[in-house]
Amino acid sequence: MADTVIEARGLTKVYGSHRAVDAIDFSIRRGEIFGLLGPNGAGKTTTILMMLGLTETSGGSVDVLGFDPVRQPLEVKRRVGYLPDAVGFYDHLTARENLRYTARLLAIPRREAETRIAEAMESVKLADVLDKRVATFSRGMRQRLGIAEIVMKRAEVAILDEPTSGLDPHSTFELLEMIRGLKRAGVAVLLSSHLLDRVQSVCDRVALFNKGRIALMGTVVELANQVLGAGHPILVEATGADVAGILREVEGVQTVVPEGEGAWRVVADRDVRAAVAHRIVTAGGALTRLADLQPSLEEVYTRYFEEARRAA
Ligand SMILES: Nc1ncnc2c1ncn2[C@@H]1O[C@H](COP(=O)(O)OP(=O)(O)OP(=O)(O)O)[C@@H](O)[C@H]1O
Repeated sequence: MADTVIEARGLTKVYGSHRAVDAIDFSIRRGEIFGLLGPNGAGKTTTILMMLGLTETSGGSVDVLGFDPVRQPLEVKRRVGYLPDAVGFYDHLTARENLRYTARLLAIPRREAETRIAEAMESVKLADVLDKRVATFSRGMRQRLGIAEIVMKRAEVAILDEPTSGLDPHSTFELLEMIRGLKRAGVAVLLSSHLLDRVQSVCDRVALFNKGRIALMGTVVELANQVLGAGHPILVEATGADVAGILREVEGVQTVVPEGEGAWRVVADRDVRAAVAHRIVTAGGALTRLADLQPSLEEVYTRYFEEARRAA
């Protein structure tokens, strides 16, 4: 598919007799935010390192923007932005000098680099500290500088390892906004995280790693369906129309159960809130409440690992 930027097939990494990554398959599309989740040691970082050509594969293949990271690591590094857990900038240099250094490595012409650096620093709200030494930067500022580097590179893929760990709520919010900005610019973003609510708020799809395998993959709704078998539940409160009848007609709706006077719990195979609101209002009804009861990623994750432990 033309829109696929990363494709892994049977990707495997063996350390001695231990299969750290065990024949995983996935593909990532342009402009998609894809979350890698799972407990410590599940294989997320090893998968990232294989995509970047920083560790060899033991089997299977991974294609990144048409290149093989093992054979063509420079082609991959040129096009892929990587924000590791500990961002490696030179502390004694200023932000501008650090980005100039990266630009030189990428052979970006000097004038072009200066323009790109200014634009990138503006986009991450660091324009006023361009000439400050990175040693004076907080963790949040370093992370934003990492995003600026990705923007400056015009990377088509961004790989972010625990990007919000150690950040306060406001810095986290700002960083997530910048990650959404990358998506808007058409960049495919892969991020690993333990902070499930944050992942849920930003990711289009997630892969749940367990013992080197991808146990579950899809949207949060799809995962909830697989693990909790719940569909996507919503609560509707409305009057002035045959609300139950209308709800049953909405495409994707599976069950409609009354929840007291003028209220219904609806379960559908997708988020049907927009369609429900439209139908009720068009039929002359008054919609007084439309609540999303979708299970959180945290609930899905907890239940999955409870069941996996029980089955072991
Ligand atoms: N260089 C190495 N040599 C031997 N074993 C390794 C090496 N790197 C990773 N491993 C093992 O591979 C497995 C997967 O590790 P990996 O770092 O990919 O997990 P992770 O999901 O990223 O965990 P975390 O959330 O803690 O970062 C673990 O069992 C780990 O001990």
